[in-house]
Amino acid sequence: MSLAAVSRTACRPSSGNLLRRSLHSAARHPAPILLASSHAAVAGSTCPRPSHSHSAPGFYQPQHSAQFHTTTQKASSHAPMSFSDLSTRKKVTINTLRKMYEKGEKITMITAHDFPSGILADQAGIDCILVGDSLAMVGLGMEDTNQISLDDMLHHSRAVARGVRSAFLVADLPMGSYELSPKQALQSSIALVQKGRATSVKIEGGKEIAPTIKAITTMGIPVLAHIGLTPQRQGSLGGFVVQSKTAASASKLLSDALAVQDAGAWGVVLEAVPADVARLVTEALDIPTIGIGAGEGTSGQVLVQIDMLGNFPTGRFLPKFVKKYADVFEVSKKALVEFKDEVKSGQYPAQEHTYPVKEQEVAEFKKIVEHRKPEIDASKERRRSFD
Ligand SMILES: Nc1nc(=O)c2c([nH]1)NC[C@@H]1CN(c3ccc(C(=O)N[C@@H](CCC(=O)O)C(=O)O)cc3)CN21
Ligand SMILES: CC(C)C(=O)C(=O)O
Repeated sequence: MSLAAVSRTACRPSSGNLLRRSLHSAARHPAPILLASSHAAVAGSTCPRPSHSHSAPGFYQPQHSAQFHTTTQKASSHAPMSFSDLSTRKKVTINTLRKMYEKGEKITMITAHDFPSGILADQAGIDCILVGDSLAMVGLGMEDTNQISLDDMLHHSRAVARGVRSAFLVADLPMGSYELSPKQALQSSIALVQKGRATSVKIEGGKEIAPTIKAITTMGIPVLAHIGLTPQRQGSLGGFVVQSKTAASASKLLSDALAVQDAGAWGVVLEAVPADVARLVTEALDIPTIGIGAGEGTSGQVLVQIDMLGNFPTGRFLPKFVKKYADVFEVSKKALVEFKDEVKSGQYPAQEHTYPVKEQEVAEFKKIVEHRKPEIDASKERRRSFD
């Protein structure tokens, strides 16, 4: 179906199609939004977001609109993280993603859990950045994803958002933030958009969560669904086990996919399902599937950044579907060991890492130190008397 056709369908006032407004018409004809937000981020996945006025000049700031992209930030001595970004990549919106899907262009998604990993993914040209609750395990060392709170997610999403200029930012609804009612889920989604500065939210679940997805998308917050292996429900799934290996369970997966599509999700993550099943489900849908451990027949792929960068010690379990594109942990460890050795040996810091001072000032200071010797000795004496 062409974009125009989808859009026409979405605008037709039949109840089923109304649900799909989150994908198309929501971005173009924003529904009245309940948020008293200064930035119209919910309705306006396409609207520019102003950069934070309270930020120090020269700091790296998220610039959420193409019109800002030519602005370079001036370096300042008060801005240790300052650098200019000459990137001209246009902002990825829900419409951009739809166009990619319709053209058959694969959608790329990677997780980011903090400011540097957000900048990295954005500058690499990744289409979508996910503040996933895998953060709990790979970023915070928790035992599973169920330990993380909405507040934790908000804190990290905000940090990632500060580094993201172009990519489409999705944040996870963590366990406990959406199950009680569609109202609770909507409230949490609003927080992820308003405080977490995400554009879209991801929610685990199929048919049973469809009314909740409908409640969120109807209010103009784009939802990415997540079915198959849903890590928040590992307790009832019996662990991180591959899903939909039988025709009957694959049929259940299809039902879940259709239900979240009908509820207005703009896309659906398919996790840990056989490639052949994922391909058939993808073909049955009219929204993109983002696969993780679901083969190459999906509309896009997502990986956990820390996994694919190899930023973890050897010996840690890695799911079969992860391809390690780098060995960041080893590279980083080598650098830290080198620092340690150079400090111990006096090789670091070298002349070029130090601040010069006029000889005459040093000579004068030496005299001052001499003059203040009684004060210095008294302090030394007091310190030693603590032992
Ligand atoms: N670091 C990390 N990367 C991830 O992709 C990830 C997480 N953590 N935590 C949450 C979930 C869990 N994930 C997983 C983990 C393992 C398998 C997996 O391959 N399971 C195998 C073996 C399980 C076992 O040996 O116990 C299976 O055949 O089911 C799949 C998805 C994906 N997600
Ligand atoms: C692995 C992706 C899909 C995820 O849900 C996460 O990072 O939490």
